[in-house]
Amino acid sequence: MTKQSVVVPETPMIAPAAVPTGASQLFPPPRSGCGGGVPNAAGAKKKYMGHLEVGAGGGRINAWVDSMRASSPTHARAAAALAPFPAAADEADAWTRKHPSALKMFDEIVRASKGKQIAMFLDYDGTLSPIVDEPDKAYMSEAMRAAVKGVASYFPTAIVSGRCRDKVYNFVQLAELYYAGSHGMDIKGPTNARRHNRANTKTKANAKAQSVLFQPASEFLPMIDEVYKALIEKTKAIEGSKVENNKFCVSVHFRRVDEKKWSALAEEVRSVMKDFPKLRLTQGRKVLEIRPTIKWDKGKALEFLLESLGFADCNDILPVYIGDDRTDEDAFKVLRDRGQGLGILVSEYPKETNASYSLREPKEARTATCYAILAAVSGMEEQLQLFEGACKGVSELHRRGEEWPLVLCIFSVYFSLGKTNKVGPPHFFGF
Ligand SMILES: O=P(O)(O)OC[C@H]1O[C@H](O[C@H]2O[C@H](CO)[C@@H](O)[C@H](O)[C@H]2O)[C@H](O)[C@@H](O)[C@@H]1O
Repeated sequence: MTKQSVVVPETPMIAPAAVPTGASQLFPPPRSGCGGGVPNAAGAKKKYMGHLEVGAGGGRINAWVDSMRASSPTHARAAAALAPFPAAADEADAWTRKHPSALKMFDEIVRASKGKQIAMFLDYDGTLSPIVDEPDKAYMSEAMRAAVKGVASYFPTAIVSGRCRDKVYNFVQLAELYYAGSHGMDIKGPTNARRHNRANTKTKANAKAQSVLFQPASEFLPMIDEVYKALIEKTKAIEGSKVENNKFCVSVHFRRVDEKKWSALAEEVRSVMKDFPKLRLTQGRKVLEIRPTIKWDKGKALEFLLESLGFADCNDILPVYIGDDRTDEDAFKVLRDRGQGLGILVSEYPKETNASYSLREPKEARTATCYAILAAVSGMEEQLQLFEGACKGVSELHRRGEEWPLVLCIFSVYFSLGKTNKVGPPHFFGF
């Protein structure tokens, strides 16, 4: 693929210490490993493995448990880890400079997107919906749904989730989106496609989008069923554990398991996995994920979707991927390696990441920034009055702490202004 659409130039990044707060960090250079700058002073560094080994031996189980502990530190734990170490706090600041807030840098993002077709890729849990104890109750808000709908009316939009496709569809309920469930192993085009791809007519676009169906791990279905049953059986005595069948992969949740029982749970999972050498174990936020050993992940799914949309070798495409979890790193890495698009990590605290930008959990006190962003987005003073209503909507989202719908709304506003000199209808804003 040609690399003219490079959004991540090869220029070396200025050392964090030399970068004043708020300075441009739009195009950090590609890195070989996950982003540095994660707090590491005095043992505060929280690292966990993307891929856990399934061998025998207590040593490995301890490594699993360490990894489980680090996989989703609570805010309190992350803060406590940093608090006693001023150096670590400095490193946290350096991290923020390396991965600045997508909201604060929105004008730069907008400039980078000029003349490019944006394609949106959204993770579900922890990105569109808040993390909750009960996986079946991870609903997204109506405001978020309206925002995703708004953004999808302008940009091709896909949900990329570890959940099985049907389940994530039931949460999102928007027929016009692409869905990649089971960590990208179950991809389906929209049933109600808009004309976003490179086909000439809406009919052609619809037919093409609707024909997208890709399941690279279908031969593993019987094995996944088998491992699911075995895991239910083996973990049933561990209070709070939950095994979730995600069709081409299985999740073993430990969010509600007493930490003292984590090693017992890990041991049970390991004992099951021993009999399934064609399956591997990865992990997400307080969840162990069992999946086929095939080389397929959210990053591959992102590439597949870009190709399906007709953007495989395009320089004028700007893929934007927003996610919060370890498995989203595969997609961030693809964007970084392609030198195209932008990855945005949703996280309250510094984490190793290949994403360029970050967003924290919703915060109320950002309304002022938000107005500034909108002004920057418009670049046209006289337009400000026109989108006063939009500003009110965005401001209300801020007040309610709905950071995500806000970002999506801003994309919509930008696009509306850029293309039609008008602000999109108020329903974009969920009111
Ligand atoms: O790729 P994602 O859409 O982020 O899916 C990853 C996993 O998300 C879900 O688990 C996570 O969210 C739950 C609800 O908030 C939470 O209880 C759990 O601790 C998190 O790990 C989902 O249930 C898993 O199957 C997905 O693999």
